[in-house]
Amino acid sequence: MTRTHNIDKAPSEAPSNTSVAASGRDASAPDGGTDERVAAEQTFLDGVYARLDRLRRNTQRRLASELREDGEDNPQLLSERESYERMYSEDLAKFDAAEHNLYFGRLDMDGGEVRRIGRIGILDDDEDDSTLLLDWRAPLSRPFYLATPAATEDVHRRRHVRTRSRRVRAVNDEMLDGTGADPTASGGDVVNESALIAALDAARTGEMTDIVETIQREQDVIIRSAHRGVTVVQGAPGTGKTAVALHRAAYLLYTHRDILSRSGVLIIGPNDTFLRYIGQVLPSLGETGVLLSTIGDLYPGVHGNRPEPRETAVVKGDLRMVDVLKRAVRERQTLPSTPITLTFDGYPLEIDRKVITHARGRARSSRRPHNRARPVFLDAAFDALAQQHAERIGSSLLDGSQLLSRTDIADIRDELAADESIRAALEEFWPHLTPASFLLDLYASRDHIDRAGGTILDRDEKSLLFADEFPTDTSQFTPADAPLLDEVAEIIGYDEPDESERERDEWRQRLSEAQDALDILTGSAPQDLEDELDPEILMAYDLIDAEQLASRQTQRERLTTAERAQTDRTWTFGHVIVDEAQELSPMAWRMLMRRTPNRWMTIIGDTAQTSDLAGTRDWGEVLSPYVAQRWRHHELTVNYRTPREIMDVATGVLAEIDPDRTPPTSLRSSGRSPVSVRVDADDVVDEALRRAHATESDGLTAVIVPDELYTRFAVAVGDPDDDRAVHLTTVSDAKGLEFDETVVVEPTAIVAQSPRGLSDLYVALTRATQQLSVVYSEDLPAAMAQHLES
Ligand SMILES: Nc1ncnc2c1ncn2[C@@H]1O[C@H](COP(=O)(O)OP(=O)(O)OP(=O)(O)O)[C@@H](O)[C@H]1O
Repeated sequence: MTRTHNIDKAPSEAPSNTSVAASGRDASAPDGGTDERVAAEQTFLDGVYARLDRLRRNTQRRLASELREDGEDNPQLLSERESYERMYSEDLAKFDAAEHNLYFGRLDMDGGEVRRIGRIGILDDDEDDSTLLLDWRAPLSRPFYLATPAATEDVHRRRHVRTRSRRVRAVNDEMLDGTGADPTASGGDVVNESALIAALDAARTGEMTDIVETIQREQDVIIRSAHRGVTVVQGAPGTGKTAVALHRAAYLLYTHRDILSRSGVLIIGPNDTFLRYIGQVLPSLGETGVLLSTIGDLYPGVHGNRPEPRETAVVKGDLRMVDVLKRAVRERQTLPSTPITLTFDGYPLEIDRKVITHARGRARSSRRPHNRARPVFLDAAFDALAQQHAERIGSSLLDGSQLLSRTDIADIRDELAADESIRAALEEFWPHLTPASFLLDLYASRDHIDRAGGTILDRDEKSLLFADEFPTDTSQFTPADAPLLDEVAEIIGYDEPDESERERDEWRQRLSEAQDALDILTGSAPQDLEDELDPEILMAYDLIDAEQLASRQTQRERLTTAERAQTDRTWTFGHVIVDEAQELSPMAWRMLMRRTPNRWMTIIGDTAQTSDLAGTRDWGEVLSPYVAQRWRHHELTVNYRTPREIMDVATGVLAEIDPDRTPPTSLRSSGRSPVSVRVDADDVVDEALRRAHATESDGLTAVIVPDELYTRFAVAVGDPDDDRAVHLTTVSDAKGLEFDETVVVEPTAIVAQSPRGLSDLYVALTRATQQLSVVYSEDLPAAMAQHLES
């Protein structure tokens, strides 16, 4: 029985192309004066919040009635009930997320149409279901982000409405039709930039905020890009790459909800601190179904976050590890050094090299992954042992001919197979493997590493793998171990049930054919951003459409898509976004590409900031094995974070990293020149902390230190909870983060800590939104010295 539900028009149902309700000019006409416009917007705001409250109440009522329903013994009703419960809960989460700054923008179009733009779309409950609020992601909202006086997109006036706690605080108008700015604008701002500058000047809270009210044109192009392949977004620090990544996720979920809500969106970030920093942005946009993960956490059940020497991570991240691991697995398929003699049916039975070599050959030639080839190995071994036993008991004394029939021998084989001790003895030579214990065993044995490494790794590389501090249990894995675990799982066929394997192989085959077709169609030239998509290319993309991927995912249990994806190593995502992607090793890319067979990805990073020695300086190099030249490149050029004064210092370092790179244009100036203080080495800690405490801003101050000084500083800072104002961090943990003020300590030591130390310094110098101080005892790197005042 199917129940019918009278559902209010929930936000997700708001049609994106419905013309708006307001007719002609509204009460807040430009000549109406400040108060009138604020009052008119307040009236609208009251109406839209009242509607939101009604939606919320109705949804709460329906959810409560679902929860009261009885239907546990009817599976169909139960499953229907679960999906309604989930839908209502998600809608409620969306309403709550939209509460803050629900309405923020208005477009007055040339023809008199008025469009109001907010965090979610809301339909009125009048007879026409007219649109009260357009979702910021709807196509009709787009001119809000794109229109300029030079290209008005039929917008005559753009209005920014600033609200707090359901009250209109200010109304700022931009006239795009050449009539000039409205002199009576509330709040005194007359250009779009004012809202942006206000956002950028706001004190940092330690959590990233969304930018729906001020998305800029070059960012909007990426957020709404219709490209169904790999999009690379390269940009200097502070150009909004992370912001763009998160808003793209929200946009894609809105636009392709039916596909992506089933297959899921994965966002990869560099570390836990970063994921915490960005964690609230998508929920604030009403999107909760996205899986945020580091590479180290992507292998289910493992939290790979233990630090390890950079050089070790380089070896583990190298693609040669694929062959090393394959060899290591083969090393576990052993031969008996001396025959093992067991008793079967009163006779001796010998498990010798001949039997195992035969069985091993059969298993290997099946070309199945190790664990899945195990039945082949055992079958062949039991056959050989049955033959051996038959020869012993059934050979004619006269001429040696076999007296037992084939059925007799088959019976013997079955009895052998049922004998636990014989089975156990055979399994020793082809053991069942699990990725985690396999890798732990490998790291624990110099001998294993030597044999698996063969001539693939040199002596030093093998020594790095067999380090004193190799992991001894699964809690000690490092970020670089996760891709290796994933690789081992592939090699041994772990957690891939037999019955799905054929289907999976066929699927992979189709994907690879589709990708080959794309290679041929697109040739080797990178596609230009503005290229129209060739219909043939679109056809080929259809072959690997995310919808097909989504249809493969089984809907099971009550878990959300993100939760299911997190626990399933073989989950393939509809879209994958990688932030700070320059840091990924080749092995990490390999793991990620397995999760993204449709290759619909947004890759965000800055190759001038690469500090991981296994990371990349060249997008083409990492992507070509997977998509050839078939990826699009966008460049973000405006720095929204770092004021000009600080960027001048960082630009000197950038020139040293790569003289051909154009530095970003800082949007603002803080009016505060960076300062530097030279002290004795013994006084560096005190001076840096003194400066950090003496900062002018109310927001966050970070002290960024070289790795070698971290412990000394940590002791001096004490319990971070006692001193929330100062955030102590190494450069790698500060990646992607920002603070109002930063104190960068011993730049020369930061440069010296790694062959990519200049990039580390570049990252450290570009974290502040207001003020940079440098505290040092060693001579400063020349690249920055000239731009610093003492
Ligand atoms: N259009 C915008 N409106 C308001 N704020 C913005 C906008 N674009 C970026 N920002 C802000 O600028 C700051 C830097 O953005 P973000 O962290 O995304 O830069 P990034 O390019 O990822 O930097 P990094 O390379 O250092 O990680 C953030 O505070 C972000 O919210």
